[in-house]
Amino acid sequence: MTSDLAVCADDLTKFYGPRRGIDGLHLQVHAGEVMGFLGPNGSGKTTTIRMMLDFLRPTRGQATVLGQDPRRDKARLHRQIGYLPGELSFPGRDRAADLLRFLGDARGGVAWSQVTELADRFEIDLSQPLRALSKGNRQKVGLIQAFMHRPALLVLDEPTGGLDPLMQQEFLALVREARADGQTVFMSSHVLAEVQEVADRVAIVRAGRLAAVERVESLGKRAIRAVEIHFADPIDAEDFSRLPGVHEVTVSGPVLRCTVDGRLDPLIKAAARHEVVDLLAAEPDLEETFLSYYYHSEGAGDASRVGA
Ligand SMILES: Nc1ncnc2c1ncn2[C@@H]1O[C@H](COP(=O)(O)OP(=O)(O)OP(=O)(O)O)[C@@H](O)[C@H]1O
Repeated sequence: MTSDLAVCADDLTKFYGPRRGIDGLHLQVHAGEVMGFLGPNGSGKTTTIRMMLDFLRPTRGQATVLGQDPRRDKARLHRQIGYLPGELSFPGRDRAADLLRFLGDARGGVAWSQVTELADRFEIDLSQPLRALSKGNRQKVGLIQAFMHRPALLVLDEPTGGLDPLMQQEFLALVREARADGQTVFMSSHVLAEVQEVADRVAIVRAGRLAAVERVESLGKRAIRAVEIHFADPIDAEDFSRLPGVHEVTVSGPVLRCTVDGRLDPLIKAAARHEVVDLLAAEPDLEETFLSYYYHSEGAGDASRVGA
């Protein structure tokens, strides 16, 4: 563990009896980066996060967070972290403001102006009783308490749940500012689009295993794109259906339609054996690429897909 790592998961594993939560997770989050932790429901994101904070003990392996073992001085570590749980449950204090004052005092060093500034940005009235808050407003209070002490590390489990699009943008702006201030952000989500806007890298988990770690921009390079080629004469689908990375080939007369996963080169070389009239290649669809990590090559941990 070196000091430029905010989080280091080493073979981090949790089984709930025979049920797999997360299995053999090796993951490093660099200090100062925004990492999106993506995966479908039940893929192990919350389990991982709860072990990072020592709310759950690993079956095997360990996590090092801000250079510390979370099992050691948990209270000290938690003061350096802003944590938004996936399921928010507030203790029975009266108003949102009371809860935030209580948490601010417990952590120390929280300027009340910082709280009110966040409340203004999220357009929430903190004098409301906690029990009367809507889901979105509860989420805002959760986000305010995570950000208010400007922690070195923000660990956010599904941070945009319940927020309307305008507030989601406000949240993303806060994440950008946090990174500009040198804070590290680790945020889970099952939606690529929101993470893609702010993350430096994404880690994708599926069925309790790490499927890929990618820089957001290289996700684009591997992306799936739709291609349409118009030839001068009718062509045979057989000439194209077995090319590497080429899928969903359909031919109608002289027009070929397919999707290409990764490099276009094999398709272009095969097409060049015929007279090409026109070629249309759609912009890579990151969402589709992301879903392919979810649903393709089931089974193994897909070590071949694990990148930097
Ligand atoms: N307390 C528990 N007891 C038994 N199984 C559990 C428990 N908590 C989680 N699991 C199982 O572990 C797996 C991973 O769950 P986890 O909540 O970590 O996933 P997740 O990616 O956070 O999902 P979501 O997006 O739905 O919150 C799931 O199969 C889940 O059913």
